[in-house]
Amino acid sequence: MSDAPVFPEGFLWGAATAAHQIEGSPLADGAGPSIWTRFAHTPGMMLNGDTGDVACDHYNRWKGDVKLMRELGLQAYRFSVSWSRILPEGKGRVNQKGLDFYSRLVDELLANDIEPLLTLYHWDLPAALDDRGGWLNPDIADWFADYGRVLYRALDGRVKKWVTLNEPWVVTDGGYLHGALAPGHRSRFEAPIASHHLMRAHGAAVKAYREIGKHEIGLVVNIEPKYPASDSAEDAAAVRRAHAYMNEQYLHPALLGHYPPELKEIFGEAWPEWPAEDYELIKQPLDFVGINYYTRSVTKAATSYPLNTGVVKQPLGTYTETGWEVFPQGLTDLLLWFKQTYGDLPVYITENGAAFFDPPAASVDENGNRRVRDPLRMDYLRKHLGAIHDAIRAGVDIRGYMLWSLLDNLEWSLGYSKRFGMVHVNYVTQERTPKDSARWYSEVIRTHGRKL
Ligand SMILES: CO[C@H](O)c1c[n+]2c([nH]1)[C@H](O)[C@@H](O)[C@H](O)[C@H]2CO
Repeated sequence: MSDAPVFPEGFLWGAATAAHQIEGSPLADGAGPSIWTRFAHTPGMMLNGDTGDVACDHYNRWKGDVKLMRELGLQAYRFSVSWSRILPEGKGRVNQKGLDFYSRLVDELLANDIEPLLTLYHWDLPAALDDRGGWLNPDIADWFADYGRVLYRALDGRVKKWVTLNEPWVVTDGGYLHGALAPGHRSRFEAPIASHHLMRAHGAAVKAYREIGKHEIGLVVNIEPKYPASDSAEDAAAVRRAHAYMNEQYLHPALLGHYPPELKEIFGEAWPEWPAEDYELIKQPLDFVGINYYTRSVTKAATSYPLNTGVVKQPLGTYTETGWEVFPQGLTDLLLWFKQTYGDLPVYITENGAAFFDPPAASVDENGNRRVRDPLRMDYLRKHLGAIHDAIRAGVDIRGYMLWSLLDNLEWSLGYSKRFGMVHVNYVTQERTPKDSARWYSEVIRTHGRKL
């Protein structure tokens, strides 16, 4: 019998992007500014002063990008909607031209046999809502549910897989605790409040979907296995804190209805007590969970804010351009932990990929074709698909894989310095060039994973 991997019937092969990272034209056709429009135009916030004003110009080039997806054989495409294109003030008046953009995109995807997976929120909060406190205002649960209703009514049926939030951990840790991401706050008191309001908003949006939608909705989290740097009790405790803070802080309330106890230990006086009805709102039944996986952390006790943990670099490890260790086994371990902790809820790998150095422009091969060789990315992807297959064989119900990312794009405050795309973007000419990894991935899809 061939030992080629066998992926389940119906396993969905796709790729992922996010609105602010690829679209450009953030204020076109009546759209309102987001916190990322403001953050990028605040001096010192973005590497090289890069902004999302043009990005991959996907707002204008969307039809050609869908054609490219079709040529690559993608079966699904995970993208996010810019809230402030739909509701320029974040709530109230709907901007029909913004809605029309996504409606056309969805129709074009369906016309090319590509299933849309729509993320309501991928970090680009309307600036008008940030002016009202944003994720620190408890009313945002209602604002977010109302935004979801507009999209559910317009697109449900054509969109059959919905995601409420992309990575509440990054929104909070980056935007409210450490300040590296929009809206750039640095407060141990604000972070738990933003986290809790994000999860209340998630629950309210799922509840609203059950009144309107007829298909599936889930939550996307970034989780990362934590391995102790030594067998000391201090490092074991550090792993427990780091694991609770990143991996359980959002999945526990969403799926179990409570926070892990370590969070009170981590935040101390800054950890609020929340009313019981909040947990009922947050713990809405989900149809799936999306897991974004990139790397692991070998964790030790250290003096750090607020976890008192540190990450130990592995001398024999391989690292990506973003400084993340390549560790496929971590994905298998994580998926087995998820099944053991939360049961048999269907899982999609909604992001997995790596930034390695790619040139600013494609080269031209002996046949006169543009080419971008990216063997390190191919190796990363091959190994992680193997890790996913191992988890499937161990009984984890994994339904699909969305490669991060379809296109090189704006890597948030790192600007255009990091390239995650399987398709190269020349930011001067906006030319798209499928990298070798894209050609390889097409074959993986064509053979349903047998040709890893
Ligand atoms: C900290 O790693 C996270 O899991 C993570 C990595 N990534 C993400 N989350 C975001 O969802 C994407 O928008 C990023 O472009 C992508 C690459 O950095």
